[in-house]
Amino acid sequence: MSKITKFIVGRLKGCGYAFTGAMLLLKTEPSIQVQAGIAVVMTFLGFYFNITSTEWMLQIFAIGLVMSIEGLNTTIEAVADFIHPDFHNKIGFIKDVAAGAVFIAAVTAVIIGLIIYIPYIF
Ligand SMILES: Nc1ncnc2c1ncn2[C@@H]1O[C@H](COP(=O)(O)OP(=O)(O)OP(=O)(O)O)[C@@H](O)[C@H]1O
Repeated sequence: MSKITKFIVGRLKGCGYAFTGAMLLLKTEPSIQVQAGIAVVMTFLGFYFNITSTEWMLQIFAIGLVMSIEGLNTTIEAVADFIHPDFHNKIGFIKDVAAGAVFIAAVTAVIIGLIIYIPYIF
């Protein structure tokens, strides 16, 4: 196999593993399932109010931001539980900070949603 073919096959395999990981998240993580449900509702609202292309981009970006950071939070929790299953203040700190990152992304997404939809509703 040539170097370039090897490179392409490696990247395609990487995409496959990443897709499997995304499916695992959706199947096993309640928080991501809730966020995916909200994403579906927001998509329906986007079509209902016929939002602009820029608003679609912001909405899709906000959804992607929250869900990807939630995925990282899940990863951090799993690593923390794996390396130290027992109670430890440092593990508590690590998990709280990771959850804080999701909170910041979620607040950002809510603000973006309000800026987009308030003018359509009122
Ligand atoms: N091993 C631990 N040591 C110290 N504090 C912990 C530990 N495990 C959990 N905590 C505390 O409990 C909180 C919740 O942790 P947990 O692992 O249950 O995450 P979660 O937010 O419920 O996530 P999920 O619902 O995705 O499992 C943490 O943010 C942390 O404050």
